[in-house]
Amino acid sequence: MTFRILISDPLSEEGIQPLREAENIHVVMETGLSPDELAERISEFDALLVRSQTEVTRELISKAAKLKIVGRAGVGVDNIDLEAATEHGIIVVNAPDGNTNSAAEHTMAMIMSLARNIPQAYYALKNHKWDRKKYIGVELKNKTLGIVGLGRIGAEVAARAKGQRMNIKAYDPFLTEEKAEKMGIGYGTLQEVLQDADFITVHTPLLKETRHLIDKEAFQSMKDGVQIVNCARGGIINEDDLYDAIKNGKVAGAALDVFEEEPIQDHKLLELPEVIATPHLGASTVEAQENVAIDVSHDVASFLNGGLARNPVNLPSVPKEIMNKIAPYFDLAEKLGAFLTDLTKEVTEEINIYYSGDLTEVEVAPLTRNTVKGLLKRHLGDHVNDVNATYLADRKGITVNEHKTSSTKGFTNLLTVEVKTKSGKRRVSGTLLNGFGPRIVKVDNYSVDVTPAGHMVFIHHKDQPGAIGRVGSLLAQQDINIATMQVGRSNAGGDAIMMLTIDKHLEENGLNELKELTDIYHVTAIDL
Ligand SMILES: NC(=O)c1ccc[n+]([C@@H]2O[C@H](COP(=O)([O-])OP(=O)(O)OC[C@H]3O[C@@H](n4cnc5c(N)ncnc54)[C@H](O)[C@@H]3O)[C@@H](O)[C@H]2O)c1
Ligand SMILES: O=C(O)[C@H](O)COP(=O)(O)O
Repeated sequence: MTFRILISDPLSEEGIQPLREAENIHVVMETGLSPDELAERISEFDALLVRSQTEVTRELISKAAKLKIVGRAGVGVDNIDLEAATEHGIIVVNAPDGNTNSAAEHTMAMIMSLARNIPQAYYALKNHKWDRKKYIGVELKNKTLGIVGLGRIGAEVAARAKGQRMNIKAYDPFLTEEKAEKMGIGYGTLQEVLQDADFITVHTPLLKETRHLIDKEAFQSMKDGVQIVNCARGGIINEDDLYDAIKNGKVAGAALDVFEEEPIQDHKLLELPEVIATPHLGASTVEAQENVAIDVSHDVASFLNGGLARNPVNLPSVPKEIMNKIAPYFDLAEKLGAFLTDLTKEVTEEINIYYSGDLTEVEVAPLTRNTVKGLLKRHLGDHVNDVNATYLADRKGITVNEHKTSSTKGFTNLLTVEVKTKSGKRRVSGTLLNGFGPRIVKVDNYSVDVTPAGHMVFIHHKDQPGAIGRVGSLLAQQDINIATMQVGRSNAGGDAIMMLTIDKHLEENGLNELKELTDIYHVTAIDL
């Protein structure tokens, strides 16, 4: 059998040599196809190799009758509909490490170009203007570089900026003060990083949570004259707000490699002399292109020939016999993980997962991976799956321990997830009720009985008359309907909890108003 591979974005010829030489693989390189042309051709192919230009949409996937694998020669998979790929049983692989160095070097080039007005001065000189006064720059030495997102690229930028004698202050949901200290950099909340930095560079993926992370409000909290760099993804910075912040003098300069819509030709930001830009060149070096093409070619060839992929983004690879036994618990495991992430809102240091009852008799590693996936997904995005979840946790320095215990607390099966953070341990337990589906049955030391789905509010309060009523009234004022409510307490007049399921998401201002109510200690909105 011969597998047909379509390469629809320009990839390094050297990097794809292994594919060209493979006996049972036929490579077709056709770059620049329109979405319609691609949709017309896609049903011929077993594999599709792309960079960031090709949009692998749900519609395209629905036409890809033979497609088994999509290879992304790079990091960001925001141009691929992962959900649709998974639904269609198509594995998506990427090449997460191959362009890290290039992207970090490009970021440094942008920071230095910004500081010294190099593109503007070059442009003026090309237009016969010898203007030394206008292009006076600033030094990087002793300036603070704020890094938002300290993953592979963020960390490499930090290492390089230290070489420029810059002070680094970083924020990442997985960064602790201890880790930052070990790396020789400063640690801060997002707010602190934004407030203290002279230069700010973003290195997060583009997720629901990071879209417009840097917006009008964020700009307001920055130093006057701050300079901003985005070599990660268009959309992390709100472009309209950036435009206004430059116009009103808050932001002195911006260096952009990426845009909300790409490609661009005319863009209002490009009309501003304070903005320098490149057309998504972060990964465009000979070395990076060869690296990512080699990595993705390896995975595609291996997978098509029945082997393993090293960098799966969405693969649910569980043997069928095990799958049949544990599949019913997958959703519960992931939801318990997600529930705890919302509940703790702190850097996770350790995860303990306790299996009891029926669960002690089955292979639970896939459940552990699903739980960890639920815990990490909120911050790392949809590329976390049950295959790479524990690997990613390990890379973030999070210890994951599995325990099988005989303590069932009266349930035929019980899954308890415990998260250790700097302020202590939080835990949540769930069970699968025969015929009724998953239930959360315990949060910390309080017994509850809630279906883990939809919008929830977890309230820790003082057990006093009126506390429950006040919460109910306030939600009613906000037109939020309470679907279910569970209450629990340690002792009369002591600590108590309310666990509500509500019909819509509780917005930030509603959350803040609840926190202000008498006898309320903590309020957390949870969306599963
Ligand atoms: N311009 C280019 O050509 C180019 C090249 C390579 C990568 N990229 C992009 O750069 C970005 C980073 O890539 P990477 O390889 O370092 O990814 P990574 O997964 O190693 O790092 C991303 C980091 O962002 C952190 N993060 C997630 N949500 C956050 C939030 N709300 N606030 C702060 N931090 C948050 C994560 O914890 C993680 O540590 C991606 O968007 C990628 O697509 C762009
Ligand atoms: O996410 C990435 O890897 C970069 O944005 C690179 O994209 P490119 O492959 O289109 O250069």
